[in-house]
Amino acid sequence: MNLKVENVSYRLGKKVLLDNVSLSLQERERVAIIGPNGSGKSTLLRLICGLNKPTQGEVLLAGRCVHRYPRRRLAQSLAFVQQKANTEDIVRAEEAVSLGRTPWIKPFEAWSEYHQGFVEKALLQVDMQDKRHQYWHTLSGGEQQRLHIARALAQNTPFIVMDEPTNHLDIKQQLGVLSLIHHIERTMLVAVHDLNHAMRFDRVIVLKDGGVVAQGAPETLITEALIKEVFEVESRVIKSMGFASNVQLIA
Ligand SMILES: Nc1ncnc2c1ncn2[C@@H]1O[C@H](COP(=O)(O)OP(=O)(O)OP(=O)(O)O)[C@@H](O)[C@H]1O
Repeated sequence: MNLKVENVSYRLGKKVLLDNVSLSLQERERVAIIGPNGSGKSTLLRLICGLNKPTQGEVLLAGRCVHRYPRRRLAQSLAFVQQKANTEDIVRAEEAVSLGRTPWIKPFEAWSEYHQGFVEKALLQVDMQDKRHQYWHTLSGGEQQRLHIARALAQNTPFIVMDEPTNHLDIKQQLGVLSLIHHIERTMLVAVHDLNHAMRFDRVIVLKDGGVVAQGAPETLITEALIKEVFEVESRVIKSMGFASNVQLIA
């Protein structure tokens, strides 16, 4: 499922949050969005997912404006793992993941093995089967984050958008989520903070002050000069044969 963002601006009062942003994603492409705090990453992802409407420009998913999709059809097309997602705390872990099936359940259709199959697979993918009966509010931040990802996987959409999915995760779980992203055959747009994580995507888009300032393959795009210009820090990018380059920040 391809995505086109065409000349999108988003203003709140006099404040310009996004300024004439254009980008596109090909089917099954995995793209990372990077940029300093407040550069507009979350704002852009919310517009792409149809949660806010651009002041100007259009977001086209498979050629159709996201705001013209019926809600159910949109939820069958894209899943969004939000940075600050809320989940009612009276549910158990497994039920939270089951909610991902909502757009696919027809009126009066009973829950079935078919839907349960997606939930089982998603719980397995984020390694949370053993906590399936635990109440949401008793889970750690990292466990909740993994379940948000599992819910998006259970939704089984061709396009997945994630806003800093490795937030709250320990190193092992961060690597697990990165590996998951690389093994899911979907179109993926993911906001990331860690430049070493960005190195593992097909393409990287750089946002600064609400505008796209650069984009390209991570190996050529993420240079010491770009990091200095965009993040205002000194760094060392170490290239190694056969592996993604490694970014070291210099204090
Ligand atoms: N509802 C709002 N009202 C006013 N300003 C807002 C609102 N939402 C976002 N902003 C501002 O818009 C800018 C972009 O915010 P956004 O959350 O998109 O940045 P971000 O790149 O995702 O940042 P971070 O890396 O910190 O998550 C910030 O300056 C923020 O303060």
